[in-house]
Amino acid sequence: SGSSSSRFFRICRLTWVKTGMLPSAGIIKILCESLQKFPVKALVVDPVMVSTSGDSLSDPSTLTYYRDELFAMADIVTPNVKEASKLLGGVSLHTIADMRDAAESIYKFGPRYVLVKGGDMPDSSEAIDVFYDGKEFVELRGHRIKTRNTHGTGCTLASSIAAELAKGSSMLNAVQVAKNFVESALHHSKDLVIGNGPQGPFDHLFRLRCPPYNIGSQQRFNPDSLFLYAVTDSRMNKRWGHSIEDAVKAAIEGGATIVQLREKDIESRAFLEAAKACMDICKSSGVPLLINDRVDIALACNADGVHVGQSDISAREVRKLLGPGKIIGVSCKTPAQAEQAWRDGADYLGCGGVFPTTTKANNPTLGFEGLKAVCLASKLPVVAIGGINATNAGSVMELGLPNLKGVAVVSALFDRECVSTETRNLRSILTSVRCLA
Ligand SMILES: Cc1ncc(COP(=O)(O)OP(=O)(O)O)c(N)n1
Ligand SMILES: Cc1ncsc1CCOP(=O)(O)O
Ligand SMILES: [Mg+2]
Repeated sequence: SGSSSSRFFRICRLTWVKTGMLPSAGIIKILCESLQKFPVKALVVDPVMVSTSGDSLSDPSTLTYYRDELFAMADIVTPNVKEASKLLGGVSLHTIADMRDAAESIYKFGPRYVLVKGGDMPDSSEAIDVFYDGKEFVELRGHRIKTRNTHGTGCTLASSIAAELAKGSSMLNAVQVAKNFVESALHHSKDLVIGNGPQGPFDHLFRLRCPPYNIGSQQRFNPDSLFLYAVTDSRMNKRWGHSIEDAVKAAIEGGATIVQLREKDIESRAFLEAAKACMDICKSSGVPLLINDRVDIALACNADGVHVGQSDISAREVRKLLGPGKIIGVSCKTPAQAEQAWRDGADYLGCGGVFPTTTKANNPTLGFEGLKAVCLASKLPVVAIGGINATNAGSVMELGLPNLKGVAVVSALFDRECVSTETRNLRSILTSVRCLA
């Protein structure tokens, strides 16, 4: 009826969809028609055509519909090597180079991303998948878990990708988290004995019965934590006789929701010592701690993430070093930089200087217009930075820009005698703007 289809439409606009086995051309055709009528947020297509055990799961006429209709609507397509081969007319895929070629060819059918899964490639101690975004390839390496309990791994991976996208992850991040999840689930299910078939099922709810398994961090990035972002500066701390640890403690006491150590004038050894102490402080308050620029320090103190700018190591490289579970922020001044940061697997953008600042030398001022352009173009949450203080923070948040989650502040918090009072004051200003919104 009219009312149920409009209800479906409302639901679909907020829906992330993953397709599973589509056994006939007719079913794919109906699905494509429905997706055109009811657009969804993201479509993950798992082209289930060949099971891990080698059985054919769809009739040959589905091939054309997959390639010519459904793939063009997909955000990501996730074939295993056997399916990739079938989609490409039976080419043989034996090496990573073959998988890259296949990803490139499948990309031409129209999806925004392709993931060719190498779990079925024989004779390797690793399970290597090839991710392709139309420009660059990323090889995602995982451990191959020796077990017969692999029934439904592809289906679980695709579902997990859709779930991560729904939580706000970038595509590469979603794929990495999903791969991690499948690997962890296989590890925890490898010795289960259920049924007599060649493959057994694996346990998706393993986390309920096991202590945290340390493949990747379990901590998720919550964009709301960008609300009041305190960024330290050791020169300012020195001026007021504050240690980094005391300054961080005071900022958290005043209500900072995330902290970044931006220490430009400190020796590495002292930086790491301070970072470890700050990690303890932040952990016990549940406030994420990021390190500015220094991936080495972040790794050594197991920080929650890293913030990088346009002249630092790229977010894509940082992601490779930190893994999927950590938070990565990127400074962006233009929509093109915002797009690139998203493609590189960043979690949030820092956009500024919104106002003139003396804290960062030679930093052009973007004003509200520059901030607006980045926020409108961004697919990631944004935090505004640069010259923000108790007098103007309200006006930034009152802009009500899409994706703008908060303000990042250095001098107005740390170039002051009482860091906790300044932070508390700023927090209450931000909270009153949020209450009025
Ligand atoms: C939240 C946030 N946004 C932007 C920056 C600036 O980073 P970058 O451009 O790399 O400059 P430096 O801070 O390294 O001088 C930031 N640190 N934090
Ligand atoms: C690090 C940085 N990136 C853009 S502006 C800026 C400095 C922000 O410092 P302040 O809050 O003191 O203006
Ligand atoms: Mg930097």
